[in-house]
Amino acid sequence: MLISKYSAPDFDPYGDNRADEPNTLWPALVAAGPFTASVSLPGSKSLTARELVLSALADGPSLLRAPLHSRDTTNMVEALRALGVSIVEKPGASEFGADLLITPADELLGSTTIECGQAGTVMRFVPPVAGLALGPTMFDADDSARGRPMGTIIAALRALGVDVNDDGRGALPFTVHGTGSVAGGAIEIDASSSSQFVSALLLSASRFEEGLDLTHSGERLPSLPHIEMTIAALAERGVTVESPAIGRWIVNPGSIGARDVDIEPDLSNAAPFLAAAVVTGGTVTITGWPAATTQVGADLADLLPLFGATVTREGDRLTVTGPERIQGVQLDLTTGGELAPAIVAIAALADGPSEITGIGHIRHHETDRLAALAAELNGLGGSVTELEDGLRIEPRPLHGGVWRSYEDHRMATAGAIVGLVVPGVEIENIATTAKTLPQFPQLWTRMLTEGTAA
Ligand SMILES: O=C(O)C1=C[C@@H](OP(=O)(O)O)[C@@H](O)[C@H](O)C1
Ligand SMILES: C=C(OP(=O)(O)O)C(=O)O
Repeated sequence: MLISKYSAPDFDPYGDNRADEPNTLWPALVAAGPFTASVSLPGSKSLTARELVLSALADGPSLLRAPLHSRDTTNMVEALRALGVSIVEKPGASEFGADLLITPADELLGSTTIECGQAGTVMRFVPPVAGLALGPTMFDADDSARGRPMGTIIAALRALGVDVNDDGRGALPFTVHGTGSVAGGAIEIDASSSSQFVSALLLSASRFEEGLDLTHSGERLPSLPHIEMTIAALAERGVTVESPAIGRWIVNPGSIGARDVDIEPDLSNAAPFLAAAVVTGGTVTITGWPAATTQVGADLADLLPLFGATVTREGDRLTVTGPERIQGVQLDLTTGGELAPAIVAIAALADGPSEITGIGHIRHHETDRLAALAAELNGLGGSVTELEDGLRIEPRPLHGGVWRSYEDHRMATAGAIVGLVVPGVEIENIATTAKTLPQFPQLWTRMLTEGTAA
């Protein structure tokens, strides 16, 4: 497969993507030794984003129970409200915030601006919705997110009959000129830089006049479980996605059912907490682990044993106990690129070398994560080499120092994992974890301070 398009650009890790407050340093907590802790996490970012969009396009009101409340989901809520959707907080049972009652608009209205912040889900999922709205909708994002690939969704909307104004860079900002309806039909896209392009089009597809016959023509397709999550969420609302061939999806025109949904805890955000058990030899339990799920974070139960960890399940509690010595791994993470920062942090603390491949596309996440992980680990004395589509990690004794987070929540949490066993790590801008887990510093501190010594 051709992956040369992912070859490393000249990357200045401290350049454009610098945090707003680069001098705000959070001393990473060091584990005194193995510990035992139990952690409850807020709702899934990916499930909350999909259910918000589907509820906004549905044929009646929907209630989301225990949704995620974070910067990404706030951007999504505000985006949909800007198009005329009513989203009201209702008291619920979650310790992490209110439930959300979503009532679709009689008619979606544009003539507005949508701030995507850093959220890939907002910048990719909402433009097709704006195509269904009457009036222009301008999309913009944080400076650090303005370089994320958007050309595929812009071209797709045009092919579906929607007028989009951009400056030709295939990036934000741009304006979608909605006319109140989208023709739809058969189109071809290249989703090799993000699965979110496929999910975005599928989510709105049944509301297009002719539905959608979508073919992915690129040579690779990352994060397939996220596309399967989209298809499953649609199925729960009565929308069938047929897939007559790999890389082709067909959705007939029709309505999207209203539905009350329980949002599962975010299993990708479980990664740093479970990694804490792996690197300290301790034991961490995540509560509320679903029996069946479409979240790729569930793969942690298969991935962490590769490092030598033990994983057990009792009811809805998943428990990981770290090994005495961490083994290196050879891993293709194409399907779970979102988990890479935590996996790489563990690999840097292993006894032997690791190679993690299939993740060229994570150069287009919140930052170029391959370059950023290599730069930060090497800055602490590590030996990490960038490959075209991954990283080679030769474990070395690491020392303390500043860990830059590049306004990337998962870079910040990767630094926290390393800091558990490397004294003197200081993490820049820990507040960037608010993108998907605003409670990260508190939950991390509680895990370490309330965890009983094992
Ligand atoms: O659809 C989604 O909710 C997501 C899809 C994936 O995107 P990519 O395919 O760009 O990796 C994932 O990494 C991201 O965190 C969330
Ligand atoms: C890649 C990620 O986010 P986004 O949804 O903004 O693409 C992520 O959360 O790791």
